[in-house]
Amino acid sequence: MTPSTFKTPVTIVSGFLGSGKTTLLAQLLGQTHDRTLALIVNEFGEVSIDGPLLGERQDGVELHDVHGGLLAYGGEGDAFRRTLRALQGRRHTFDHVLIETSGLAVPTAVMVTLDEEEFAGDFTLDATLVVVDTPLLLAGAFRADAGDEAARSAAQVFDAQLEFADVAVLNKIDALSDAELLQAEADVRHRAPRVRFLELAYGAKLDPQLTLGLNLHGSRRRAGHQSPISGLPGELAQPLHDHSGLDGHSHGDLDAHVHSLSTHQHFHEHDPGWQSFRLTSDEVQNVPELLRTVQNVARVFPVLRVKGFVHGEGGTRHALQAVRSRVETHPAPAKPEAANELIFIGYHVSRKKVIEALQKALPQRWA
Ligand SMILES: Nc1nc2c(ncn2[C@@H]2O[C@H](COP(=O)(O)OP(=O)(O)OP(=O)(O)O)[C@@H](O)[C@H]2O)c(=O)[nH]1
Repeated sequence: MTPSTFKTPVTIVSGFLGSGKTTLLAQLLGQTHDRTLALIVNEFGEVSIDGPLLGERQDGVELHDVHGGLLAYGGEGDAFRRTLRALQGRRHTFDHVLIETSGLAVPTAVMVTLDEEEFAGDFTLDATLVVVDTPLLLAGAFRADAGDEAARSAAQVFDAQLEFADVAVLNKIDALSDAELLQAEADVRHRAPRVRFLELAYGAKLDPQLTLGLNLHGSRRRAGHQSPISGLPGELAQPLHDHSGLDGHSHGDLDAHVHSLSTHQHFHEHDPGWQSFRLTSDEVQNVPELLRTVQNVARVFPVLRVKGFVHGEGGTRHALQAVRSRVETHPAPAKPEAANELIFIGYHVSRKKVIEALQKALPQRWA
């Protein structure tokens, strides 16, 4: 293949808030020293937390942050186009582009952009992955008939992400039984019969062989007006993992994903109920106390995701992560000059009320 005809493959990694996209990518980057990757990370919050979380492995990876919104049609999408243009100019310096979309984004805007005349000659969609928080799926967290508005909206985003994915990655599965995995698989298949493969991410790990270079769209890409979404899949119609206990991860029905562009745009219109805000504090935190408080906040308010970095006692620094009321911390590199910062993402969540709850429970001031 000559350089002039070679198209750089692009893999899109989508998945609902906190499903594990960044964790899986960090693991993947650690296993792919044989190739150079360009990574575009899009976050819903106003500042990037995922960039620093991914930042530890920088050799052979260049990281581009497109934060502050969703990769969308126009609007913030222009920041994405600018990034893609910058990469296009020197695309022979890397082998593969990975795009992590925000947990509230549907990947179609990226897919359509890649198919625009400006980019279609240089990039080819390799595959679209959707990462699934399997325990939450099993707990019914993405049921469209759920009681509250936040859950219904989450279900809508989740279903739209599944609908446009080639590969569904069942994540957070280490503690699950085979019966639970089968149940999760059945649920995904039922919701998204056109997802072609299910991949099981044990230990929050993706296998690079089963993730990059799948070429599910490139060989069948058609010129002109056609979106990659309507492209027929490639030849790889078999399970990505051989899990004999889980019978058959492939789909016999290889019909096209056929949707009109207006449908994609409609799906992508952002539900304004989803909001994020950033709180900071200048004081050293009592980390266990902060964890308990964040957990209570996530129980009492419609907060579905919290992430950030905080300073603990003894000069320690921690990455704090909450997915609903499941909160954890990991050690983070020291950065004495940085403020404590937490990004809260929720559905019609009141910044004022969250601050009041923190003030009530903690001696440290957050604003
Ligand atoms: N137990 C367990 N936790 C996991 C696994 N994968 C991710 N997590 C945790 O889930 C939380 C969210 O992980 P992220 O990788 O930041 O999720 P994300 O999808 O990138 O989140 P957003 O970008 O905010 O949507 C973190 O606390 C991770 O440590 C897993 O396989 N098992």
